[in-house]
Amino acid sequence: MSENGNGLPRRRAAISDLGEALRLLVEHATATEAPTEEILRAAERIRQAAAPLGDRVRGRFDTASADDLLGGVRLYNPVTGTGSAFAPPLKIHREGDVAIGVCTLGRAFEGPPSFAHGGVSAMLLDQILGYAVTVSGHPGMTVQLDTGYRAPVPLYTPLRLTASVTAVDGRRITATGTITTADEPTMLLVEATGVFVALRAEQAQRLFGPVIGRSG
Ligand SMILES: CCCCCCCCCCCCCC(=O)SCCNC(=O)CCNC(=O)[C@H](O)C(C)(C)COP(=O)(O)OP(=O)(O)OC[C@H]1O[C@@H](n2cnc3c(N)ncnc32)[C@H](O)[C@@H]1OP(=O)(O)O
Repeated sequence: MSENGNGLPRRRAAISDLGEALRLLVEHATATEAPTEEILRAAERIRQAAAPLGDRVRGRFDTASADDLLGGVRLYNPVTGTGSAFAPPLKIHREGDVAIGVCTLGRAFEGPPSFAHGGVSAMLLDQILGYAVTVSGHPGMTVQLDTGYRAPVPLYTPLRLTASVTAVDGRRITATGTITTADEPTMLLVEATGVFVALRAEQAQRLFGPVIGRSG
């Protein structure tokens, strides 16, 4: 399915609207203490609502019609995608050479009680480090991600992430990043160093050939 002209902005807005509804559902479903009967009724209604969406789906190697891979539009990215049920979503922008990210994590991201799961922090950092290396002009895939957890990351608290490239060594790009709360940007909660590797043409073709061949 492809849409252009006025159809594409409308479709993207609709996907983001559905994503927002799904995130509300995930938050409520994770936090709920509703009666058991209400939970059973909700499960049935949700299955009914989901069914028509499954009538036409894309295959593994098909890009979403609303996405623009080369333009960086990925509505279902699990970290930044506004159409994703799982994404916080993290919003990233640039301030000079530094990537800045903001998000707030709800119950679904809980690890230790009332704090974020450590893997979620690593996921957020991988994404923003990847963004920093991409916009620096040296896109690559993560080959190593080292995370240091200095203090627990609180749920329901606006967070601030940073990332910047620190070294480019041939095909290897190193970037570092941090997570703090928005209110206390000097109090480090998590830090990470990521190593990214620019793909050789043969590697890009082997890994992404089926996707590139079908998109656009
Ligand atoms: C406006 C637009 C915005 C867009 C935003 C987009 C944001 C996107 C954000 C996305 C964010 C999410 C991102 C994700 O989630 S990416 C998903 C997670 N990552 C992966 O799945 C990658 C899996 N790895 C591989 O497939 C291979 O390792 C690849 C193909 C990458 C390299 O193949 P290979 O392994 O055969 O290597 P090579 O022979 O080519 O050599 C490569 C060079 O690298 C060195 N090396 C290798 N491993 C390591 C290591 N661990 N530490 C240090 N160095 C390492 C190696 O020694 C060599 O160096 P040198 O000997 O040449 O000096």
